[in-house]
Amino acid sequence: MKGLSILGSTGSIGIQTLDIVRLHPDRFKVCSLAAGSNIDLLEQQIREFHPALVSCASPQGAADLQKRLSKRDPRPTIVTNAEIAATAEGVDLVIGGLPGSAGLVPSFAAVRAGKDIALATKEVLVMAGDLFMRTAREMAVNVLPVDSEQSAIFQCLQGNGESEIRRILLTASGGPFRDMPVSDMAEVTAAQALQHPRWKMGPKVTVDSATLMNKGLEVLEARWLFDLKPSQIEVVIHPQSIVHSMVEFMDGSILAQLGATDMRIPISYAMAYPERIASGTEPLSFPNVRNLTFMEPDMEKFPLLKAAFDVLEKNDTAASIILNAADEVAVELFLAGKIPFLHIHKIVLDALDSIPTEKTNTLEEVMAFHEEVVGQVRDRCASLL
Ligand SMILES: NC(=O)C1=CN([C@@H]2O[C@H](COP(=O)(O)OP(=O)(O)OC[C@H]3O[C@@H](n4cnc5c(N)ncnc54)[C@H](OP(=O)(O)O)[C@@H]3O)[C@@H](O)[C@H]2O)C=CC1
Ligand SMILES: CC(=O)[C@@H](O)[C@H](O)COP(=O)(O)O
Ligand SMILES: [Mn+2]
Repeated sequence: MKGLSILGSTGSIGIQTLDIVRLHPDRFKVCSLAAGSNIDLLEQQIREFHPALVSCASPQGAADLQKRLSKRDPRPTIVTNAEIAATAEGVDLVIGGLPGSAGLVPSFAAVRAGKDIALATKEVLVMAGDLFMRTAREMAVNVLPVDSEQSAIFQCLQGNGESEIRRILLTASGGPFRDMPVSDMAEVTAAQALQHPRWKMGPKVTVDSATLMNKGLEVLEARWLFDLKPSQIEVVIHPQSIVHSMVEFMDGSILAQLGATDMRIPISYAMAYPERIASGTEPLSFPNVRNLTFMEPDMEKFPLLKAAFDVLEKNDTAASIILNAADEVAVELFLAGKIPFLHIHKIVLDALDSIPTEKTNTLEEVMAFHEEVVGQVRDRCASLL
């Protein structure tokens, strides 16, 4: 039995992880869950999976949950700190499904406590990839990628070393505005940006897919996960999202991982690694897929992808933190209807141009610089609103 801690259990990654647990009750035991404010769903999950410990984001949520579970025996311990969930007794594998910077400290807590981690939260590697991977190596824990592209690369690498890689090709759907003229993009609404053509995901990553920032974050994520040089990372637009990414080796062979557009495949792979288990997905019908097409990304129309490659070239952690923090603020403002879509580009590029970088050697320094950038970007945005 593998003991799981699921961080972000009420979100897209968390819900799909629990789908896999439901399929394999003999393999996985849910030890702890961490969620935000969706207390209705968290309560249902507690009643079905019986974790010994749960965390939610606020004291009010915790009090509400206490009341709802008052007649339950045994009752889970209820806390308001995802780090406690990540390090709970009996946990062998942490599923990192918190969004953005909210996932940073709990993911570090997991690896520092010697837990393997199945990591969906790409922002952890963008903000502190060097430190995170070093800590994981020191603690001898596995970092198993959940993000579909990184899982594809990880799967292609089984049996081959990172030193044999010539380059990786990260595939990108192109998002909902792939073929839209940039002049029309000025008018797009949050509802339009939230209509991803291929994947159903949480709001932040869906908007990031629409700006191609998601692929930019994945470029930086891959750099740290697989210890790559900038010249070894390429992005290719692949609208069908069937080829989840590819690795070209020294000898010119290219391996690709293909599959249905369904996150239960990479999630189940990370959960059972190095074995493969049923994920509940239907077999892929190639006659229905018909075409697999590939094209170059348009870096002028999607300048945040170009910005991420520039940050990669700089090899400066602080610049990665600025990119990520400015994007978090900009996406939040866009989703709240406070700025138009193209202002996301403007805000991130302006932050990269104008905020001075700082040394960030420790987790505390990373968090402090992130907060500093968030504050500065919010102040700058106040004059835009
Ligand atoms: N969804 C996907 O298919 C993919 C996601 N990823 C990555 O995985 C991560 C999660 O994405 P996704 O599942 O889509 O996100 P969702 O928005 O769907 O879910 C987020 C989860 O985190 C919880 N949460 C949010 N903020 C906090 C907080 N401050 N404290 C505690 N809990 C919090 C939410 O709780 P509640 O709802 O209860 O408030 C929810 O359970 C992101 O980094 C994303 O980039 C990567 C590849 C694919
Ligand atoms: C499912 C997943 O891994 C997402 O990160 C996905 O890649 C988003 O699609 P885009 O290719 O449009 O960014
Ligand atoms: Mn992805």
